[in-house]
Amino acid sequence: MPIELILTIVVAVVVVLGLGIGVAFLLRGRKTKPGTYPTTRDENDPPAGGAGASATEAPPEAAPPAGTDGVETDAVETEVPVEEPEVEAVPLDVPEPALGRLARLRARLVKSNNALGKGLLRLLSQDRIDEDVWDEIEETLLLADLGTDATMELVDNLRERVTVEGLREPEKVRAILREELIKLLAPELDRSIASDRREGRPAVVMVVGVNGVGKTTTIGKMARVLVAEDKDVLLGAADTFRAAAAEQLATWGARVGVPTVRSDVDGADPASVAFEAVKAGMEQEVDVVMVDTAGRLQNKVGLMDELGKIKRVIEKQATVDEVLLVLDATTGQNGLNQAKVFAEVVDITGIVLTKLDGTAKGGIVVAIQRQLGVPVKLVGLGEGADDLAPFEAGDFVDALLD
Ligand SMILES: Nc1nc2c(ncn2[C@@H]2O[C@H](COP(=O)(O)OP(=O)(O)OP(=O)(O)O)[C@@H](O)[C@H]2O)c(=O)[nH]1
Repeated sequence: MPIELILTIVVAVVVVLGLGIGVAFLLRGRKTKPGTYPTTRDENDPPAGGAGASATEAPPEAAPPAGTDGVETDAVETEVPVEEPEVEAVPLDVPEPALGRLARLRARLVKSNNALGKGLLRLLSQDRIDEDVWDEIEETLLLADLGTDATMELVDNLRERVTVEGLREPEKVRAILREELIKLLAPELDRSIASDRREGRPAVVMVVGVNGVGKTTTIGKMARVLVAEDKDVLLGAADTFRAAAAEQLATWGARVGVPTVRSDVDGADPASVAFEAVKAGMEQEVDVVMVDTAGRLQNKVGLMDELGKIKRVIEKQATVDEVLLVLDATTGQNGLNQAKVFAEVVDITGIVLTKLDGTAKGGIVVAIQRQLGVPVKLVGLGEGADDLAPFEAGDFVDALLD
């Protein structure tokens, strides 16, 4: 064979091989996904990805409670990559520190709760406070969702003080009302949020609540507060019912340089995502891991099983230091009912009351604290990134009375 022919054949073989490898590489895509790990799905878990939106929206009916065992055995591959903030993206936000925020956001409360504070001041400042006036005071408090017990207590205390001290000067009226309202808000309660490493591991905060109350938004806002306090934060997107929720959470995190552990698989096992998030937080030695969860009250048993399981699974490696229940202040009695259901499932350590800017029923703070016996720790006062404030009884009452 002539040498030219041999050379031509060799060159042709090399070109064909090269092309083949190139095409195979392009078509291969992501075969082994980053962060892939095996996990077990309980019977009550939503179906794993590919089952379609409706299947992931509704949890199956009353399944037997999930056991702690068996969680990690069965092999369903769930992808949980840690989404690192984009390095070359827009510059990171510099969030506002949280201290004194409630006072700064006072205008929002004043606007919506004018009727409560101003109404009470007006009624108590009348020359003669007869039974009709007391009835009106009672009605004002009930309308503000203070709850029957707290309303009765406040009216009794005010009646007593009016009799003993007399209420003439407007300054005195205001001072007495302020004192009595603050008393109702139990100012002595510890409203701090676990956000410091302890025993060589991050603080773990689980955030629960029904859908739409503002859980994801609240975690996003909290991440900003913590970053402003120089904390290392990691988020876990265990709300796997709604694909957009993980995206939303990751976006909040990325704005302040906080990574999010999430699954690309719709309906992935939330407990597994939570587990992976806490694991990543431990490995990365962050200060606090915040875990977002889904809340579908339509199926109480499913919800209980899921939340209970998430907590148990996390606790295989670290204690859950804080369980924050997010409630929408505009839902009144409905919010109280939700609170009861959640409190049956997990030990709530604090309440975040969102959308207080949109309701005239600021009394709900009192009603909820009393019912659950846990403090309102944070309040949401708007949709803005820094519209979340640590709750402080004095500032809150001042806002109502201004
Ligand atoms: N006005 C006002 N809106 C708020 C506040 N907190 C949250 N929101 C809005 O409430 C809506 C729902 O918030 P999300 O954070 O998506 O609620 P979620 O509980 O995570 O909902 P799911 O992911 O469906 O479970 C969003 O439009 C938020 O901007 C608040 O304090 N004030």
